[in-house]
Amino acid sequence: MSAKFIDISHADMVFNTKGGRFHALSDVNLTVEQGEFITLIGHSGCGKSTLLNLIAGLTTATGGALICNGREIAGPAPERAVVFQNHSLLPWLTCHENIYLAVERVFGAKEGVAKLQERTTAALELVGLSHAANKRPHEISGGMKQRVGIARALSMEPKVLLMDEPFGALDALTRAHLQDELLRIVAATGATVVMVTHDVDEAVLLSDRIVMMTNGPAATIGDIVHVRLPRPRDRLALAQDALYIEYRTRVLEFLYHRQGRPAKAA
Ligand SMILES: Nc1ncnc2c1ncn2[C@@H]1O[C@H](COP(=O)(O)OP(=O)(O)OP(=O)(O)O)[C@@H](O)[C@H]1O
Repeated sequence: MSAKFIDISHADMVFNTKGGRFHALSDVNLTVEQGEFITLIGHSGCGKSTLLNLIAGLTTATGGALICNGREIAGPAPERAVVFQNHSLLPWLTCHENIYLAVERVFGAKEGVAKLQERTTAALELVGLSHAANKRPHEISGGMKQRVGIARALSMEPKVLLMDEPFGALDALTRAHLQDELLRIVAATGATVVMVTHDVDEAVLLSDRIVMMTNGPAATIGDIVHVRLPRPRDRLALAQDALYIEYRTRVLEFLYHRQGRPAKAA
């Protein structure tokens, strides 16, 4: 296991806006091990998505250095696949075709159609959606769309899976189901995951470490909770687990006492 698979050092992000310069992130330092599951949590607008976008290479940091797998992050790459809150599937393509498109882009230059089809089928199977292969996005539920988005990301065999509130728009039961499914998939694939969430229980259930961000502007990492709960994790058993409750309390304490918001900004 590489101790510095992702290495973010002194990252700064300043946006130029109509109203002037906005300092979103300041001196962010974080290393992520290969196979680690990291969640980013913090109040709305603190800079979680900005940090995730820097790792994705969708935005370029205005200061500091970001390294992934020994190379500087200089733009988006299939080794860092992103899953957004709104699945972003192409509506005119079936689930199978949506995934095939990504598979073809990454592997099309060196693999034949049969192998590409095989990869696509396997990705759909991984998220339990083989039966929906020929449906279009409008014919499936929100939870299923998110699963297709995850399958599409995984089909590219990324080294890192970046997720921006992937379950944020889903009802509580679907969300719980997909969290369990994600735990299973991550255990099976050994993927390194960085995920933005607002949900404290989701963070504790899924993470090896919870990275807690201070309020912006000039947000940074305020504290990190190491979640030393054995895997596989069972949500029902954990609900009564003293350690689980302690981790949860530490995150809540950070968010509502140490980073509590003034009433007007809440
Ligand atoms: N392209 C941009 N131009 C200007 N300001 C931006 C840009 N992107 C983000 N910001 C600002 O940077 C800050 C951090 O935004 P970001 O979306 O990263 O927060 P967040 O923690 O992900 O929020 P939320 O939890 O509400 O999604 C916000 O004040 C936001 O307005």
